[in-house]
Order: sequence, then C-alpha cells, then structure tokens
Amino acid sequence: MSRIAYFGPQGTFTEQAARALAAPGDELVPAVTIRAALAMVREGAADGACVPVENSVEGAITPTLDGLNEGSPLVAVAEWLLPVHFSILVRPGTTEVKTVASYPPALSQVRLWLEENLPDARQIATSSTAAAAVAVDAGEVDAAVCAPVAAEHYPLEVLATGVADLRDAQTRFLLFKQPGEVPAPTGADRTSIIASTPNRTGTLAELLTELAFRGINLTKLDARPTRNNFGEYHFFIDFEGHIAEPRIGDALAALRRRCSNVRFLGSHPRADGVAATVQPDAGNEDFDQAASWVEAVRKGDLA
Ligand SMILES: O=C(O)C(=O)Cc1ccccc1
Repeated sequence: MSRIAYFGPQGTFTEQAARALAAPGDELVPAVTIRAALAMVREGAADGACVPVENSVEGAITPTLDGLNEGSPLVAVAEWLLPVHFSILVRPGTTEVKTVASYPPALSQVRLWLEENLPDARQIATSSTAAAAVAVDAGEVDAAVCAPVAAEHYPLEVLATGVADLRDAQTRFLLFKQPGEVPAPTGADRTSIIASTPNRTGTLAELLTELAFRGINLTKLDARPTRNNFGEYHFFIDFEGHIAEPRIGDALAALRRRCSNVRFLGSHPRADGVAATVQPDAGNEDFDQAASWVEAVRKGDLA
C-alpha cells in the first residue's frame, strides 16, 4: 500500500486523476498546494504525488513546472487525462450570485460561460476548484466553479453542469515519485526534461535541432524564468520516446552536452497510448547498428 498525495482539498479534478492512477488499497492524502504535494514526496511523507501539469485550453499549470524545478528531482511514472467539464455549485436556496470563485486556470476555461450566465458576478481566485466549494460552504462566496465530484463532498446545490467554453478540453495529470526504477518502455512513452542553457545566441534552436535530427517528436515546450536574470529561462521539454531507447539516450546525451544543466523528469507511458513517431533511419536498431559499427572499426575490423 502506498500513500499518494494529491493537489486538494477533497473534490478536485486532481483527486479524480489520483484515484485513477492509484493502486487498489492506496491511501490518498490531500495537500493544499501543488508544491505541498510534491514536498510530501521529497520529505518521505508520501510515496507519490498526483498534480495537474497542463490543460488543452490554457496550457501549462505553472505552479507544477516551478515546483518540479526546485528541491530534489522527482520523476513522473504515470499520467492520466481527464475531460474537463465544470459544475457550478451554490449553497442550497441561493437566489443571487454576486461572487463566483475558482482556481484561476479553471476560471479562464469558463470565461465565456461566466460572461453569458453570471456577467455581474465578481470573480475570486481560490487555491483550487475544491477550495472554492469550501468557500461557498463557509458562506464566503456565492458560487464555485468545480469538478463534478465536488458535489459529493460538500453540501451544495448544483446550479449548472457540463460547463466548458470548449467541449473537448482536457487536463493532463502526472504521478511523481522519488527517482528510482523507470517504468518499462511501451512504444507509446513520453520523456520530460528541464533544460537550462547558457544565455547565448541560438541555444534553444540547437537543443531542438538535436531532437529534430534524431526524428524525435516534441509534445510540449514551455519556458519559465530563472528568476535570477531577467530574460533567462529554463526550458521544459517533453518529447515522444523513452530513456531506455538508444535513440532517446543518444538525444539526451547530446542535450546534456549542450546544456548547463538537465533535470530528468521521467519517461512514462502516455495516457492516450499514441505510439512514438520514428523516422526512417532513426529507429533504435539504426542507432544500435551504427554504434556497433564504430566499435568494430575501433577494433580494426573494417570489413
Ligand atoms: O483545482 C482543481 O480541481 C485541480 O485539480 C486543478 C485543475 C483546475 C482546472 C482544471 C483541471 C484541473
């Protein structure tokens, strides 16, 4: 049995994802912030932490990116995708909504709905969607934009369900653990790194070219400021493939050579099962054969 921390409180989308990623019998423990969930793993208070990493409407969940670049390194071992449709919860008997609260990335995903349905409601930021339900229950705000499961945890009434500006919106969640064994490659994997480069012309282009040369498909690229020097960034790069593959190992070694620092954030199976694209002449056998050829030539075998 493992203890899995998740970005809570109870009733967040992340709790739903954590339930899907946890093994039967695992204990789920809410943490008030994404950083706190990650810290629980670093400190040994939890075996894993489930956190949101990006959504298809608003992009990266920046507290997760920043939380992964501080403290000791953690690695993602599994991912989960959730369709994101919100419920609007109010206290039973509410007739007027003057304030509506939620986690800012959630408010941005229902901007049009709020403009149309609650145009006069003042928007209030909370630390998660479920924290907004807690605030409604406590009488601090009138309505919360929440995950549908929040209605099961708090004694609130559902004003609307299935709320989303974009029907196909999805959020991707990752389960992070202490570095250790990497999950076995499946052919449909994702590898994530944080690349820190010296601040000179062309460094990002050089990194991306290393991947492009090897026919490795990028799945996400984000930049976060280093916070030390204005204009300097850490690059969060996700790409198809697994560190156990020769073609990916070769690319990672090249990136390591070009960067001042590379933080490995894990290789794990993709939740959508999409197999990696592999270019002709850039398959693992091609890398293996080329390396064997060099070995043979080194030994004087030119046949
Ligand atoms: O606040 C939550 O419920 C979360 O788990 C973060 C989040 C917010 C909006 C969409 C998906 C996940």
